[in-house]
Amino acid sequence: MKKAAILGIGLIGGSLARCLKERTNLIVEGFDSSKESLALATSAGIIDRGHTDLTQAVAEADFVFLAVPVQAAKGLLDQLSHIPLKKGCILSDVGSTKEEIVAHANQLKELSAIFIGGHPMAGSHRSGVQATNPLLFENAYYVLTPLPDTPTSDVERLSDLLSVATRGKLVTMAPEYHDQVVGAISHLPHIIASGLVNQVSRYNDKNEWFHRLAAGGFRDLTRIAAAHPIMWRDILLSNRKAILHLMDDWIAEMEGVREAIAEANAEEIQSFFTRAKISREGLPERRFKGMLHPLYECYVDVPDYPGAIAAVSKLLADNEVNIQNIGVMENREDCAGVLRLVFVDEEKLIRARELLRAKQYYVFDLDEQEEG
Ligand SMILES: NC(=O)C1=CN([C@@H]2O[C@H](COP(=O)(O)OP(=O)(O)OC[C@H]3O[C@@H](n4cnc5c(N)ncnc54)[C@H](O)[C@@H]3O)[C@@H](O)[C@H]2O)C=CC1
Ligand SMILES: O=C(O)C(=O)Cc1ccc(O)cc1
Repeated sequence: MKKAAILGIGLIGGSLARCLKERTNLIVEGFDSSKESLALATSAGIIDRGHTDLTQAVAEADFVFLAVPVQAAKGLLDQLSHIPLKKGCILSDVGSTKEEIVAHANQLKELSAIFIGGHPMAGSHRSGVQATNPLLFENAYYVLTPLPDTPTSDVERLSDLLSVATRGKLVTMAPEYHDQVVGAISHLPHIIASGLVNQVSRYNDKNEWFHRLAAGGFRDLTRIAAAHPIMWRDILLSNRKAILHLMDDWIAEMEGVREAIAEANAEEIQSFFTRAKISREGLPERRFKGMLHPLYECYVDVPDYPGAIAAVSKLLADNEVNIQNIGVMENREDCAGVLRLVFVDEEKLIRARELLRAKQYYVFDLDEQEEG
């Protein structure tokens, strides 16, 4: 029986474990510093066995995946370089940055397995084993960053396994290229979202209306600021070169729009928004979590008064739009709650959106924002 060892059974490691258990015949064993996470993962059937001893976890493994924050992954690689791994074992990771970890693995001459960097381009602001989902990576890009001298047969073996297990779209690219692109579309947005939340939070300390009035746009734009601080600390430290360059460009972009506002340059301000609108609308569609399990769902802001949820369901029922599933996502103090509505097919979803919007409900998709 072949075996995969996953080091770090959190959101990504646990989701990958579930993918491997559901769709391959590999034995899946986990390693984590948290006994609690291991116990939870074992009892939920996410892994076959949990270890707090690294040597035991990787013993006889055909594949080893590092799924801990980036700096911790470097430490685990150091330890693995002193542990004999099974002949032919492929070592990979899921970290959000690639140049540093690939270089680190490459200079560990005693490492007895081939290392191929990996990064599934899907995730969430949530973390931990409780947030795992075997559909998380479905249809999302999964980047591998082999070096020019990495044997093609090993890249194919890993790519084939991950393709079957995650149902993601496997692509390869150079580590430094990955870091520049992902820096722009993931790391920089996280800095901007967190900076914006911190700025508004300072204002809110003096006047709590700032948070109370924070509506859809602010919440949508800043959802990712709720992500794990240690993970993001490590990502920024690991991708400093690319991020500093991107931040310089961002500051220049902001200075440009600031100047246009200062000069009351209507044409320039309009052009700023027009360019963004056209570009945003041209982004590839990502409506469904996966082709095999399409999610016909939408989210609706509902006012916080008795009967508000009933009003939504009545509106849909009166128009013969059946709701397959309904849930309250969160409750904002004296403001609104968010309803999650799931429908059986796309037609019902589109009709529900039309009906709700016609009654001035704020309807939005979370799916597109959930994936990175
Ligand atoms: N969260 C996301 O959306 C995405 C994260 N990633 C990458 O995946 C990796 C893991 O992130 P998440 O799963 O979100 O984090 P997580 O916090 O959900 O899970 C990390 C797990 O690693 C364990 N851990 C941490 N340090 C350890 C160590 N030194 N030894 C043993 N176990 C240790 C923790 O106990 C935890 O169970 C990170 O490198 C991150 O950059 C990649 C794609 C998406
Ligand atoms: O929650 C989101 O939208 C994300 O941005 C998820 C994410 C986080 C880190 C990654 O390296 C990839 C994806």
